[in-house]
Amino acid sequence: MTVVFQGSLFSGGAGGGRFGGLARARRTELADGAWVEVLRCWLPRPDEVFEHLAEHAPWREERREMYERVVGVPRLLAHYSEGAVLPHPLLGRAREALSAHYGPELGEPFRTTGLCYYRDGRDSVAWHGDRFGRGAERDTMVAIVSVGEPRVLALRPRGGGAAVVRLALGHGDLVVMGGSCQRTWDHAVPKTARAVGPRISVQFRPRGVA
Ligand SMILES: O=C(O)CCC(=O)C(=O)O
Ligand SMILES: [Fe+2]
Repeated sequence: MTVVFQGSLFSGGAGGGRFGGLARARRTELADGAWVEVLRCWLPRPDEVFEHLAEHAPWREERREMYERVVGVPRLLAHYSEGAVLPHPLLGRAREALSAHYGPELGEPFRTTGLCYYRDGRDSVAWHGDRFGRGAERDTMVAIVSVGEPRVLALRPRGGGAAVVRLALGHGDLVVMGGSCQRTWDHAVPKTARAVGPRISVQFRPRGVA
């Protein structure tokens, strides 16, 4: 796929090759035992990661049946199962660092990696929780690293209503959704009419969570 990308479009992101300490992530408690933690500019060399993923990840367009119609999913997807080699070494290191820090509380490491490519403001993900696997019954965590154009990750209690939390996730930022967040809250990346460039989100999840 051909990508028009200028690193200088984006600002922020840690330089060098080192990850900052995850202990600096700030936890915000939401209702019903859900929480989110955000750590800005956590991923080193986000320009390089964005360009590499845009060019080399095995992007696919998905189509899903909805209300008896087949519709295109408004974003590109790639998935790495447990044990698969990730497309950039910094992603492997990110996952290790996340497992080392959150593993004791999570009770297991992050094992799978999903990628979403939001080509522009028309791409989005609708309200949902990652409720396959342990997220349906028990507390879990989903860690997301964002590269590219900032987009909003919106959260609201499960069951509807307006967004309660709107996190603008920028280039190199980390967000971790934890506690009961996947079963008691929903999250979404809303469409935007603003002229926004591309964003790639990298989601790390424990085994079976989707
Ligand atoms: O793009 C994001 O940050 C969220 C993606 C997401 O919620 C998902 O793939 O389940
Ligand atoms: Fe999700």
